Amino acid sequence: MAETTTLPDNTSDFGDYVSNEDEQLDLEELVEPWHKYDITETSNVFYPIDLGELLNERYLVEHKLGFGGGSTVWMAHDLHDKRGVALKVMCLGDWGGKRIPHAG
Ligand SMILES: Nc1ncnc2c1ncn2[C@@H]1O[C@H](COP(=O)(O)OP(=O)(O)OP(=O)(O)O)[C@@H](O)[C@H]1O
Repeated sequence: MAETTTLPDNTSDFGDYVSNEDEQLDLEELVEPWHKYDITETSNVFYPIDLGELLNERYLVEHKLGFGGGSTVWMAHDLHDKRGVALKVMCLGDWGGKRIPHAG
């Protein structure tokens, strides 16, 4: 017969990375809201970037640095200049317009 595990009440809804409601709220502030990736939810949708993706045949995306109201920011390796760069990828939509990675 299969064993069932009962989680303590305060951990049942929060997955593996947080153990209580305070940590859940901290995590929600750090992680961008999923609706920002859903074009049916917002006209200023985040462009979905894959780790390892090559942008503009030049910038190899390594990891995410952060996000703001109108962009996501990624650590990338510039294959042309052979250096690390931060890429800001603007939202699609009214402010972003086109997806133009900005190396800085
Ligand atoms: N050059 C950088 N190096 C490392 N991290 C960066 C860099 N630029 C931005 N970030 C990270 O990305 C996050 C978002 O950047 P930024 O605030 O510039 O975006 P934004 O879309 O203009 O924000 P908002 O519209 O909310 O002002 C920053 O909080 C920071 O964590």
